[in-house]
Amino acid sequence: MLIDVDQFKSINDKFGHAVGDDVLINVAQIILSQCPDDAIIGRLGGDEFIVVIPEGLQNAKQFAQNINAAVNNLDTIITDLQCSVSIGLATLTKGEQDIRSWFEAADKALYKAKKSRSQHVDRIRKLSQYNRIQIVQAVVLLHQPLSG
Ligand SMILES: Nc1nc2c(ncn2[C@@H]2O[C@H](COP(=O)(O)OP(=O)(O)OP(=O)(O)O)[C@@H](O)[C@H]2O)c(=O)[nH]1
Repeated sequence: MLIDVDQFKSINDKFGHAVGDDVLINVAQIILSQCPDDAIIGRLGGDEFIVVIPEGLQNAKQFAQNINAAVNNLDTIITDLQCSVSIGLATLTKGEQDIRSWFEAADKALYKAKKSRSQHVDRIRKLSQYNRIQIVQAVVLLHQPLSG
């Protein structure tokens, strides 16, 4: 799954960069606490996180719902700060699908989730799609056991 904090730029603009950092740390801690120990978790950059769960779509949906609920109830140092995340889910079947198509599917699902939350149609990415796929590959590779 790909997880992206909603309207994160406005959080920075309205409450300051330090509060933005605090939100990112809290969201990262929620992701870590809600996902199973064997999940691969990484930060793609900015306000976007990647989670690969080896346990199937149904479980992933449940984890996504739990993350959503925990972020919605997040207590930050600013009382009127309401946080939410958008989550894109896609399955990765060993041997049948490459990481690139998985990432593109998850990214599409994230885009859909974002669109249903707001009227943002254009998403400007800081990284090109190519770089993002390389980062995902690096995150996943880092967690693979060394062979030999
Ligand atoms: N506080 C803080 N801000 C960061 C960090 N890394 C990136 N950012 C900021 O995160 C913001 C991300 O903004 P966008 O990519 O426009 O995303 P968004 O405002 O969440 O918009 P949507 O994803 O469409 O909801 C940018 O303003 C970056 O400067 C960081 O480590 N800490």
